[in-house]
Amino acid sequence: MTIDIQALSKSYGSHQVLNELHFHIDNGIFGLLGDNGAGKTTLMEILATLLRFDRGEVEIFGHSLKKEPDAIRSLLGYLPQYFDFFPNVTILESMNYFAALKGIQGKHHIQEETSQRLIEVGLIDQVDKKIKQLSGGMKQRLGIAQAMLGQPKLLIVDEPTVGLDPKERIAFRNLLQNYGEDRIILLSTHIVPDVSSTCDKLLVLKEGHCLYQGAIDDMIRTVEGKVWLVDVDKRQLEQLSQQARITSIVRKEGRIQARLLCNDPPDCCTEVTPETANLEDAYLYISDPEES
Ligand SMILES: Nc1ncnc2c1ncn2[C@@H]1O[C@H](COP(=O)(O)OP(=O)(O)OP(=O)(O)O)[C@@H](O)[C@H]1O
Repeated sequence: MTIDIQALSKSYGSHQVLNELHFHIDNGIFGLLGDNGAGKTTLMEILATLLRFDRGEVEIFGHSLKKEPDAIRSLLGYLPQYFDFFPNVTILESMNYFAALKGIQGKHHIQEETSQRLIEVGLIDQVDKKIKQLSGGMKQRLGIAQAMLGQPKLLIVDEPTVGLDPKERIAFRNLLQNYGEDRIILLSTHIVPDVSSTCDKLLVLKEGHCLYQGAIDDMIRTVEGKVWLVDVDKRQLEQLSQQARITSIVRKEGRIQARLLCNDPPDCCTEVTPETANLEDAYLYISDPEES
């Protein structure tokens, strides 16, 4: 089970949004990370067979996206970035509606499919609730439940955790992890912790260009030895901002603890400690290496 992408390009008019992308995806959860406007949704819509591309080749589970979109459609589930349901229908009615749209047939089969998916997302006890009564997190869970109908081999989820509170976000990540075995999940986000806690591999996009693809641990290795923690006062912090990239600050009892991303420890501070790099450091570095 693989997805192969060769020289994929897409423009809107004269604006090139995806630029000669090459990548390969195996089983598991694959993150697509990029700032707003990087091209994530465009790429997801192409892979979900909803948007035509200009050049390149895409093969999903051995089917050509250009020549056999219907074969691919029958294997995929999609949760778009902006997704809503009719407000006055219930959870169960919504699921039955999506099951029909997906072509799932037979009363018994539909009942079994919808119940199973609602159990997985923890909404089975709320099937009679109307959509307008649901929280954002519950709607998102229902969104993923409809995408999982028919147990697709490829699940595409676009920015699924935006607007969720921390508890809901963790629940959502766990849900994806449980579903990720024996299939491919493509998760697009600009929230770095969503990727670090859920995915094994990722692709980093910036303005339609691929900046990195591969294992998360290997990406973190690119900034090993470049992350520092310093203890400074306000004046030193100003000085420091000229020398190094400050990635976060914590104020503590009149002092400031700053996390830095730079090749060498800054010479303006005495208390400098090397820090273990994380994906956020690596993402900042890869997105803009000149700044470090
Ligand atoms: N239908 C469209 N017509 C013209 N330009 C578009 C269209 N859709 C997207 N774009 C442009 O393509 C670029 C990539 O947009 P896209 O939505 O794919 O990025 P994204 O990484 O998903 O961003 P976000 O995180 O903000 O959703 C942006 O510059 C956007 O303005």
